[in-house]
Amino acid sequence: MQLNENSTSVTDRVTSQPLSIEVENLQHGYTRGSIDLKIENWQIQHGDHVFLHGESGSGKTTLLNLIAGILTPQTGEVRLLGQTFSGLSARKRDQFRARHIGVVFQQFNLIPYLTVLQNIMVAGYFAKKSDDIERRATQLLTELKLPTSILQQQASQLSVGQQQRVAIARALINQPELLIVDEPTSALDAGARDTFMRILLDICRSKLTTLLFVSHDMSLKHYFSSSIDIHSLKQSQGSTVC
Ligand SMILES: Nc1ncnc2c1ncn2[C@@H]1O[C@H](COP(=O)(O)OP(=O)(O)OP(=O)(O)O)[C@@H](O)[C@H]1O
Repeated sequence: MQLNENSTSVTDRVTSQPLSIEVENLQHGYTRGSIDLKIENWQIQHGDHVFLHGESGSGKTTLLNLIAGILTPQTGEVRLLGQTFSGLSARKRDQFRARHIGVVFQQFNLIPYLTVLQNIMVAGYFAKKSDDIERRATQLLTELKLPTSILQQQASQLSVGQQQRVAIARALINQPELLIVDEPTSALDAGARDTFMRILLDICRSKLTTLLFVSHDMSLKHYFSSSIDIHSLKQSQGSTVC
C-alpha cells in the first residue's frame, strides 16, 4: 500500500488510517545476546495508547527498535500504517521513519551542543518538513508546558525533565501518526512523572497519535487504554490486552 506523503487532517486520520502496527511471525536474537524474541502476531489499532511492560532485559527496547526499523528482524514482518516496513531498503526506512514515526529514546539523544530549536530543526530536515518550523516548535513547547525562551538554550543546559519534553517535541514536530516512547520517566520524581504523563497523553489524544509507551514501571499502567506484558506477547497469538 502506498502512503499519502502529504500531511493529513485529524478528521482524515480517524476515517482513513489502517492499523498502526502489525507484527507477524517476528523473530530476532543477538549473536552473543541472551534473548530470542519471537512474536507470532500483534496488532495496535490507530489512535490506541498502549503500555508495553516487562522487567529489565526482557527485550522491550529490542522490540521497539524492530518496530521503528532501527533493527531488521531476522525473520517475519513489521507493517506500519499498512506499509511493510521491515522489507524496505535502509534509505526508504529512514525516510518513512522521519515522516511517520516519532521516537523518544531512553537517553533522549538530544545533540548537546545545539540549541533546542536546532535539535528540533534536525528532525524537520530529515522529514523534509522544515516549513514554518519555529512556529510549530513554539506551539509544541507551549503544549508541553515549557517556556518558549528555551528554544534558544543549548540542550546540554537543560534539566532532565526539560530534556524529556524537548525530546517529545522533537519526536512530534513532523506530526507523526505513531509515537514510540522508551522508558522516559525513570529519572523523574512521582509528581513530575504524573505531570509528564498527563501532558503526553493529552497531546497524543488531541493529535490522534498512536502511542506505544515502554516501561518496567507498573505504576504508569493506569494512564493507558491498554497494556501488555512482553512475556505474554511472546507466548500468545494475541492482540493488545487490557
Ligand atoms: N546489541 C546487542 N547485542 C547483544 N545483546 C544485546 C544487544 N542489545 C540488547 N542485548 C541483550 O538483549 C536482552 C534484551 O535487551 P533490551 O535492551 O531489549 O531489554 P529491555 O527490556 O529494554 O531492558 P531495560 O528495561 O533494562 O532497558 C538483554 O539481555 C541485553 O543484554
